[in-house]
Amino acid sequence: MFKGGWRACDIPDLTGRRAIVTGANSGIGYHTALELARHGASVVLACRSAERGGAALERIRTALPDADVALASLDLADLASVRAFADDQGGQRLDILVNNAGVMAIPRRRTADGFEMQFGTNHLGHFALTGLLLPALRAAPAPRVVTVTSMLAWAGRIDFDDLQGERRYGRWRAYGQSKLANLLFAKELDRRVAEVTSVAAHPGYAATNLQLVGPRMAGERFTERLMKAANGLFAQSDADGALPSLYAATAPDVRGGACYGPRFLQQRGLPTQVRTPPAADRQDVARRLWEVSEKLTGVTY
Ligand SMILES: NC(=O)c1ccc[n+]([C@@H]2O[C@H](COP(=O)([O-])OP(=O)(O)OC[C@H]3O[C@@H](n4cnc5c(N)ncnc54)[C@H](O)[C@@H]3O)[C@@H](O)[C@H]2O)c1
Repeated sequence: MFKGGWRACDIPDLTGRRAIVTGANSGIGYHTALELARHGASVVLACRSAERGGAALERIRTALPDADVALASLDLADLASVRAFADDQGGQRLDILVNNAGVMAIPRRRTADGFEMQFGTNHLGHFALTGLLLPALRAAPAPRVVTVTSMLAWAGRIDFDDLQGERRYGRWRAYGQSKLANLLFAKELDRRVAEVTSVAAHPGYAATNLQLVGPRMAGERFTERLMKAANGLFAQSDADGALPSLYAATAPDVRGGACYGPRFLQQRGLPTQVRTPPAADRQDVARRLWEVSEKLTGVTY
């Protein structure tokens, strides 16, 4: 449950605003894009798969015939694709960027550029994308960047000696590192780029494909079934999981550098803002991660 009564119907009018949502073909990203469009924003669904992205586009167009939505190709696990997307989309003003796409606890894989897949997709891809879209964000009157993190950031550690899991790879370890990197990035972006309000969002536990992809890739049919059952029993819907991202992207009272999320993590007196792990406030680590990310991606800002 997110902030007692706050619901998608509380999103303010977004007419005239332009938004990009990564990984918008499913789960939390789909509902984030749907609700932004429902409230008048012009929304770009930034998706890896043309087929799944096209299906999501059609679903939104069917639900909202007057919506201003478009599909664009983006593979965060390929910096050439990130650059091509930014070249294509960066020419227009951008009010809201939601860095939502992600993979969780998958077997060891590499991105097109040779990075560990979870760190490469969840953090480095979004780091490069945000930097390349910065001129478009700066052209907006009150630009906002939302980066989606997770409870698993609490278990995360940035291992600068083995960022790519070459010496030791653990599926959950790599996910935790990537989600802590998302938080460190969201806070550091807010400190570095004064014109942009950068915040993090934490969905809580929502039933999506996220929990099924890792076991499926590993051929673990039993774990996949178990995850599906747990999703059915314990998780909130993907639409509810999108509420923190939507709040972070649209509420007028968000605070740069803060994280918005489910009630069980909310701070007293700060109804929508949630605690973040102490590791996320290590500015020395955030600075070093930024420098390493610039070096690895070749995107400096
Ligand atoms: N579902 C949860 O309980 C939960 C909890 C905490 C955090 N999150 C975070 O929420 C975000 C959304 O996940 P979800 O739960 O909706 O899962 P999901 O699997 O439905 O959505 C993930 C999206 O990311 C996209 N994606 C994956 N790799 C990509 C790539 N290389 N390039 C472009 N897009 C790519 C997928 O195609 C998909 O659309 C993720 O960042 C995830 O870490 C989810």
